[in-house]
Amino acid sequence: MISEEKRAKPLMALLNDVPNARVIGPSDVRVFGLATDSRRVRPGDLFVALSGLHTDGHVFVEDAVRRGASAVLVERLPETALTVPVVMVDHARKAMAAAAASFYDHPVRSLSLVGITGTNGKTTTSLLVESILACAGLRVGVIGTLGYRWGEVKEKPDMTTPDAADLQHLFFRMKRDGVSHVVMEVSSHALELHRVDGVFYDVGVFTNLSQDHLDFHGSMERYFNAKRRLFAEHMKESRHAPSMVVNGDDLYGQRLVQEFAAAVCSFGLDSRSTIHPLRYTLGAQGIEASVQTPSGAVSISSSLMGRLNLYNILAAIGAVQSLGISMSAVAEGIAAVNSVEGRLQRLDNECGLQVVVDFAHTPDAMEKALECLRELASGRVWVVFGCGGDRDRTKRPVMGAVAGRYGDMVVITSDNPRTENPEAIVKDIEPGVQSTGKVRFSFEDEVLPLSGYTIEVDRRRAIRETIRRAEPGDLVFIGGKGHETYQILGTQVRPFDDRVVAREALAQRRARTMPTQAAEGVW
Ligand SMILES: CC(=O)N[C@H]1[C@@H](OP(=O)(O)OP(=O)(O)OC[C@H]2O[C@@H](n3ccc(=O)[nH]c3=O)[C@H](O)[C@@H]2O)O[C@H](CO)[C@@H](O)[C@@H]1O[C@H](C)C(=O)N[C@@H](C)C(=O)N[C@H](CCC(=O)O)C(=O)O
Ligand SMILES: Nc1ncnc2c1ncn2[C@@H]1O[C@H](COP(=O)(O)OP(=O)(O)OP(=O)(O)O)[C@@H](O)[C@H]1O
Ligand SMILES: N[C@H](CCC[C@H](N)C(=O)O)C(=O)O
Repeated sequence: MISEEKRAKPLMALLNDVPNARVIGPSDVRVFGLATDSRRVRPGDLFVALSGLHTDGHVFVEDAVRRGASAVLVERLPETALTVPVVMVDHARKAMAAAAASFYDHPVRSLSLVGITGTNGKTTTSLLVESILACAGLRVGVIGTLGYRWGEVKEKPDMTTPDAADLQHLFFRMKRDGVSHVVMEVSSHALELHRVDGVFYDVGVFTNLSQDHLDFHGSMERYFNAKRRLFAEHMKESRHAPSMVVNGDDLYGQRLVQEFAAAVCSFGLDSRSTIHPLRYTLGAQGIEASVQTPSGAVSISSSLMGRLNLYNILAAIGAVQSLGISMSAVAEGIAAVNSVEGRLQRLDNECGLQVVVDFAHTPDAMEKALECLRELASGRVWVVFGCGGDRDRTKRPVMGAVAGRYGDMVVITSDNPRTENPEAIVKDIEPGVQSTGKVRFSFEDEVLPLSGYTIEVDRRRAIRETIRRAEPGDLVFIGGKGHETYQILGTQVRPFDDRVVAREALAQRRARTMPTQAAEGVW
């Protein structure tokens, strides 16, 4: 984990806001950083023992001390005596959030924060908000799935929303480098696991809620309650415009609209929403719309595609309402986002195919993405996708059914199987596809049907074969991994990028067809 060069604080100074902290042993040590993984402890760090889903950080306190931890923070006393102070607390995650905020001198107090939560659309909305704020001349930092960025800094994320120690460190560095506004995705895991404790937002955005992460949350109600915490527990007092920006067309959003009515600015296609389109067109070139806002109507033009992105645009417009941003910056900022990496990303080619790579990994995202693409396809729609291992199993057949409904040709393959058996994951998906009446075909069949499904567990082969067998005019949708540049098989992380694999397959197809076309006088 991150230690700040030359930064040191007395241990006791970190514990000021930690309720019921008891120090066993000498308390006059200095702390140089915070670490939650013993393997990443640097000399002088305070090691925080967290009990996780797979193991328990308490098992590693001795390892942490061996690596130079200056103190350890625990919920239970270690069995053996340690040579460093032991801080006993009731709740290590909450304590870590408070200690990290103190260690970094509460950077959030001087930052304006926009927090975006919801199942889908957080990344896209955050990039739209970033672009609008940048067009308004503000210095913006971004924290989310595509990375942590500000100024010239760009870091790859471990998680969409980092743990409290990393998060406070990011805020600290952003503030130090002159950032005034931070736009961040706030995942339900982060809200549940106290990663954002002590963080208060000027603006909170709720994009939507649909099935995902039931492995972690257990039920949709608990998943909703985790997201709800952003609004119930993490909002700054706002004396200005309503600062909770909520999708009024979403059933869970409507519950937030009711509960927090006075603070809510709703958005949606329904004209009862505060922010709604007066008219709009969705086409292959993108979105044109005139949008009603509390400050008047604004005309927007975006090269992002589909109704799902119209929602993201409305959410972004809502997000900047209470920040006093001009309408010209809104229009300019939206127009400046040409594409979002791995989200409905089109791969240009000379094979006559439309090939789209997209991060949809939930039933709703897949439905919304395919709904938009179906309208653009002149031939068949191929859907190549799988589901992540060690994640919500119940979404697998549901995604299968969506693929079967919206796709003509469905290719079930692997996503990131992680520690699950890839064959077992595709077997979970298959009944969903079958429920839509699709019959199985093989890539080896001489003549392929107009509609059907096949299984190819090897994702590389699935993409290659699809691109080999698709016909000019067909649209190939490769879903689930979007911007990811790896595939997790077991515990191994191997390089893999849908876009690279698809481009290779397109090049192979082109090389194969070129002599034929030349012979036919095409060239
Ligand atoms: C569900 C979840 O949040 N898992 C996170 C959690 O893992 P875990 O509970 O399995 O941890 P564990 O392996 O049991 O270890 C417990 C503790 O022992 C420590 N340890 C472990 C081994 C050792 O040798 N020494 C040591 O100190 C670990 O660092 C940890 O603090 O703690 C780990 C260490 O911080 C995280 O890497 C891991 O996130 C993994 C990478 C992950 O994929 N999380 C996803 C589900 C996630 O959080 N996603 C959301 C976005 C979701 C979305 O919007 O779609 C996100 O915000 O990123
Ligand atoms: N507003 C939306 N409603 C439904 N689906 C959407 C919406 N916006 C994007 N999507 C779909 O969800 C996928 C993920 O989009 P995006 O990365 O913006 O969401 P996210 O909430 O950040 O997801 P994650 O937290 O998993 O990274 C997209 O590839 C697209 O298929
Ligand atoms: N933030 C999500 C991303 C899922 C991406 C998908 N490719 C998968 O591996 O399931 C998660 O960690 O559940």
